[in-house]
Amino acid sequence: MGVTVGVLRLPHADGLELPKYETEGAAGLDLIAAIGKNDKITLETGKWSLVPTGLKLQLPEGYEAQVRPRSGLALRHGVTVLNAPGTIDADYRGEVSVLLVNWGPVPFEIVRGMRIAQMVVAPVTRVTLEERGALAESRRGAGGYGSTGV
Ligand SMILES: O=c1ccn([C@H]2C[C@H](O)[C@@H](COP(=O)(O)OP(=O)(O)OP(=O)(O)O)O2)c(=O)[nH]1
Repeated sequence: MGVTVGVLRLPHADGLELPKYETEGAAGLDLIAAIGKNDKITLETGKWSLVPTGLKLQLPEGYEAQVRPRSGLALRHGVTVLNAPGTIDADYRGEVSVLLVNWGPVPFEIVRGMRIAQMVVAPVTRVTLEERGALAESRRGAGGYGSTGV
């Protein structure tokens, strides 16, 4: 498809695969933990950690990347992305990292090369806020939080 994203590999990602779509129709590229070969991160229950990917991105203007959990990690281990979806701005030139949290009952070990999250690149709509004294009426009005029933 038509969108190209620049990627710069940092030395600690040497030898690791670049994120890729695992199937033809996948929406997200799997992000890979770029921690040291002999290192591991042990996530205790209820704790979180910023896991490096060893990659910097140059997204085209008008796009963002969302860092989302992998459902398998969430289902099997209770491990998810604390700030999901994490936002990678088009003008960010730092290393992409993943804020993983362990809500599972036992510690979870993260090792080099593990597919820890997925990244979805999406277009961004930037808006202009126009301050108004009143807004157009609507049928919903201020109803929310289950106002239509459960
Ligand atoms: O899961 C994430 C979320 C953010 N970032 C990087 C890219 C993003 O462009 C930058 C800033 O993120 P965000 O806007 O969410 O952070 P903030 O807390 O609002 O900080 P800032 O004041 O730097 O914008 O941090 C990541 O690498 N991973």
